Amino acid sequence: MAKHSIIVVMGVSGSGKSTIGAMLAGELGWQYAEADDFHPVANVEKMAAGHPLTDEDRWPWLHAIAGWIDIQITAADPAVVSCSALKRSYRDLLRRPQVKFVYLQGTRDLIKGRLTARHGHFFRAELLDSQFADLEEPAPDENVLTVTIGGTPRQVVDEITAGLNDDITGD
Ligand SMILES: Nc1ncnc2c1ncn2[C@@H]1O[C@H](COP(=O)(O)OP(=O)(O)OP(=O)(O)O)[C@@H](O)[C@H]1O
Ligand SMILES: O=C(O)[C@H](O)[C@@H](O)[C@H](O)[C@H](O)CO
Repeated sequence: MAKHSIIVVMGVSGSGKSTIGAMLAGELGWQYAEADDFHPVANVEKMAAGHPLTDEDRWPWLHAIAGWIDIQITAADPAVVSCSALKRSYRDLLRRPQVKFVYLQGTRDLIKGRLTARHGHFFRAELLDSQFADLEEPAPDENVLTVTIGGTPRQVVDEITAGLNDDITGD
């Protein structure tokens, strides 16, 4: 069993969590889960209406993701899950010895451009500033792998697998 069996790909909306997370999971041959699928309908409707989520909106969602992570760990079924995990307290709720966070770091301008070009998604580009306002970048003691997202998805995934190598193949 790998040292870390759960990878949480985190970052603001539009940072590439779904794109990168799914590609990474496919290449590792691990399960993949999309945190957006754990939102109560009310949360999705709120974001689609242009309102950012509050902590109160996010706690039940984060608990649901934590529950899924625990199921995967118990089943020894390694997985990648994309989850914004913007605040340290959110990450603390998801943190386990088996969990490795990967932070997709990018500038507001780059991400705004990608969100504006993305179609068919409930999340509005106008909400990006609220995501950056809530974002608490991982502190050094969190031992998070940070990768910049300026390159192609291929380059970003390669940087992650290179950076994760010791974490996912060690004892
Ligand atoms: N490295 C990249 N280079 C160019 N485009 C990218 C890259 N990564 C993601 N994209 C594009 O940027 C947009 C946002 O990516 P994606 O939907 O994966 O982000 P996300 O973090 O999952 O967003 P959300 O949290 O809102 O679901 C998509 O249209 C995607 O195709
Ligand atoms: O924490 C949050 O504010 C939400 O989870 C958002 O990040 C959205 O779920 C997602 O980014 C849009 O797809």
